[in-house]
Amino acid sequence: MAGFRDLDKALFPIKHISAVVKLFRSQLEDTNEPDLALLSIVIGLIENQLTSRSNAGQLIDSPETTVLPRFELETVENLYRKFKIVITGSVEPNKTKTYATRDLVKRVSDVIWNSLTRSYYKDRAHLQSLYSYLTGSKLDCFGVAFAVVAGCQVLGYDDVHLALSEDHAWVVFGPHGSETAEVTWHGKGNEDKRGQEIGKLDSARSWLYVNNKPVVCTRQMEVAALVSAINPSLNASVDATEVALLQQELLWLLYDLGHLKKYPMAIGNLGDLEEISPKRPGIACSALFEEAIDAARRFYNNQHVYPYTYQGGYYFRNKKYKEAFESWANASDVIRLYNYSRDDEEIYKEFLEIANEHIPYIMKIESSGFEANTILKKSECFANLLKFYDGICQWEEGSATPVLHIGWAKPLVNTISKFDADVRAQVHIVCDNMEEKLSKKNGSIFNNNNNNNYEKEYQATMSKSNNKDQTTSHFYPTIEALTAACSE
Ligand SMILES: CC1(C)CN=C(N2CCN(c3ncnc4sc(C(F)(F)C(F)(F)F)cc34)CC2)S1
Repeated sequence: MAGFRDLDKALFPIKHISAVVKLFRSQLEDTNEPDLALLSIVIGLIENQLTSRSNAGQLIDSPETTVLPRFELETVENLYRKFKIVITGSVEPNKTKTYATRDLVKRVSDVIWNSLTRSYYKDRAHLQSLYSYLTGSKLDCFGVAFAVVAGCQVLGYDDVHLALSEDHAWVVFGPHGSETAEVTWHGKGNEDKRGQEIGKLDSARSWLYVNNKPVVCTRQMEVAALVSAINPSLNASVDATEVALLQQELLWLLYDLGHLKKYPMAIGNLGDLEEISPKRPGIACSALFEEAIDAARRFYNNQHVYPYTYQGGYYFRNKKYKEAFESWANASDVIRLYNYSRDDEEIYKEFLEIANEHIPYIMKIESSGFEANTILKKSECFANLLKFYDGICQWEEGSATPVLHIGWAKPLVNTISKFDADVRAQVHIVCDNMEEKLSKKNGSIFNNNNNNNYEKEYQATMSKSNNKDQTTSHFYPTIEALTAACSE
């Protein structure tokens, strides 16, 4: 581990954002073991100081001139030393340079787990860093997983790494990261499964474990995860702008060093920050959302939903409704191969908001009669809408837990009825994924393209449906399911 070196200490007392960027740059460039505990304590200290007192409204113009409260070396050193003592006081360091064992990982998880405050509001902001752990004995579920990896780094286990789905975190360890272990809890009221292997049960088919295509982090990607977890919010409606600027500068540093290449959500986070306040003239935020989608397709066999909802949200905010429908149809094309389980509330809420808030809002605007170029005349918009709804229907099929209810059907019928018959007639439905559907029904490996040939298949589909004269939507004959849902 790089450790807290003299050249890092020389940057203290930290008074500017640019000094924090220098600390991260030296940790990321000078060693292949950036010190997770040090960086998490520094970031947590800055975030907590700048979001705890009413700091809103400070004029922020650049990383060099934005004044931060002084962050003293001694404060950081004391917390860093405390973390080392907590960990090495309970678990013996790895003197023989062996791989970690399940027992070791569980013991580090127990040290963190048993030292947390008995009961506190787990979803509160600013509970993700080691600063929160060491000064308040509170961590959120991501923070526990991160602390376990940082603890294993302190003990000298460089094989223990953070694994991230879109709503859960765990660790991999052993030769080639071949072993997995739960180290934190997920959701509310669920018994934690700490120490157990990942996704061996029916949860293997739930979105929560992304069909075993998680982001498996390097040390540098673990730094990207702690930077992504920075939460600039002062309260529900105001952000501390210097914290948001710091997060954006650090994400660009990680991007330029190539550490976001396989991390779609971090690229999406950078895209959201760039939409608000562009810092890089050459790279539009829309290009970042496309990059996140490409990464998910290339490295995770297109099993992730969020890259498409980052992009769909951007298009929606910028009134590009035809493009938003396409992004949301692509998101639905991912979820349809999963089975909905009780652990998937977060993505359920995401699709619910799109189907029952965003799409109805768009239909209201577009049918106000003043839109000359209305999407209501565009067959590809109707096709993408059907694809969006059909993916949700397929998501429900074969799942133990139902997805759709009358609350979905009303906005759905209302939306479809806004398109004229002649527009609807132009949509030709091709049923070309019967084998996928049957394999999901029969419970076999639910996407036979597990060996990552999404890219080839994607290119083939795109070349097939390039004919412009008609809109061919490749999806399932579940219009019956759709109308059945509507009549319920
Ligand atoms: C399109 C969206 C609704 C906008 N923000 C989204 N985020 C914000 C950032 N975010 C993330 N951004 C970077 N890395 C991670 S790792 C992670 C997690 F696996 F759930 C964990 F670790 F359990 F918290 C979440 C997450 C979660 C998804 S999705």
